[in-house]
Amino acid sequence: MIILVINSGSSSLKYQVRDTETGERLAEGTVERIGDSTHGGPIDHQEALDRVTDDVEQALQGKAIDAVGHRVVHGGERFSEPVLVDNEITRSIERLSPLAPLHNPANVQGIRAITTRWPDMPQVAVFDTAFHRTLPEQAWRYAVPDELYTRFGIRRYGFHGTSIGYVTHHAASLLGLAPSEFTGIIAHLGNGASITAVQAGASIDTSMGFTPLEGLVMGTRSGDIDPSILLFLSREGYSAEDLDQLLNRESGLLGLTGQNDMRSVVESAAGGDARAELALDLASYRLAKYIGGYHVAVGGAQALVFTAGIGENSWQFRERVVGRLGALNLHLDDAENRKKSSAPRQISTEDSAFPVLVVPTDEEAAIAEATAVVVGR
Ligand SMILES: Nc1ncnc2c1ncn2[C@@H]1O[C@H](COP(=O)(O)OP(=O)(O)O)[C@@H](O)[C@H]1O
Ligand SMILES: CC(=O)OP(=O)(O)O
Ligand SMILES: [Mg+2]
Repeated sequence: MIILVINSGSSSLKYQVRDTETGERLAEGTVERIGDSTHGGPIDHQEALDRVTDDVEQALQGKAIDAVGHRVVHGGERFSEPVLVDNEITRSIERLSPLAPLHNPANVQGIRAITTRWPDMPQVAVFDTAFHRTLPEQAWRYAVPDELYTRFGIRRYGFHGTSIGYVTHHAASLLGLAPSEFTGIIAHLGNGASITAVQAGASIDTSMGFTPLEGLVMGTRSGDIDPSILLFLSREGYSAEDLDQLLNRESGLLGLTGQNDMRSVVESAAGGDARAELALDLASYRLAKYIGGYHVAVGGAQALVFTAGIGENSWQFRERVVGRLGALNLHLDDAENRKKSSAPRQISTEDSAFPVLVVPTDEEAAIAEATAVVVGR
């Protein structure tokens, strides 16, 4: 089947056209700087989608697309697997927007833009939250009155699940295991970053929570903070919108250094910038503590896996993280860690307590596969 995959982010839109029978990529691209028309970016996701559909029609030269698969970040409690989209489902995804303010509104715009352009096109939503539906209650509950859950659905959902599912599969196969035999820790480190404890192939804990804000230090998001900080700031006159802006868009690496891109932060640190150095220390320290915690959660990991933009590419950041894991007896092979490669690989020494792996993620491939399965039913 020929599937167009759309991965709408807050400021970018990635797309691919894939043939799921051959695995071939027929077209791909990224539209960046959405909402930043002074730099030539489109005004909104609708305009970005118009550019994409134009490009796709040109690239395919009359070949037809069978279906469109969308990455949808928040599926709430309702969606535990990919679904065929209709108006009611689109509205349900839209209602979850406050729970993923950087992502769900863009996902809905993506779905509507395709409906406008190709009204009869089958569309499938593939949810980041679905892989985490196996979390046990001890991991998904917050220690607050039950009413917050029953009235508002306040619980841990977890995100990046499509990526984690894909990486679980490929990490297992690198170790010669079936996915259901894989027990380990997967760190998805991109602009958004989260870590997941996988036991016997299933997610049993993950660092993102009710929204993709909890957990690790990210490009522009704070990750874990004392919730009283919000109460304090709200009494100081900060509105809900101010706090959203502050913690989702102005914190993390950006808040600490003025730059949200890991490449720039690593460069600045190498050039002696003390703030960049501190940000890398802080981010790697926090991640290392989660790795220790999740090693306990899974009852002893068989592997630690790095993936996504930073996890796959930043040997410097991996070195800082694993350098803090001496207590787990993990050690990097320097040459392997620094090697540039897009293949799944081991980067730890043989005397490491368990292997440290780099396994490139491919959310688009996973979404294309899932879309073909749903449409084929
Ligand atoms: N070669 C590289 N070295 C270091 N960091 C990199 C490299 N390539 C990408 N990154 C980092 O990866 C992050 C983006 O990751 P990505 O998974 O594409 O994020 P998202 O999908 O959330 O937009 C950025 O912080 C970027 O600096
Ligand atoms: C859920 C999430 O944070 O996604 P991304 O890393 O693409 O921003
Ligand atoms: Mg991503």
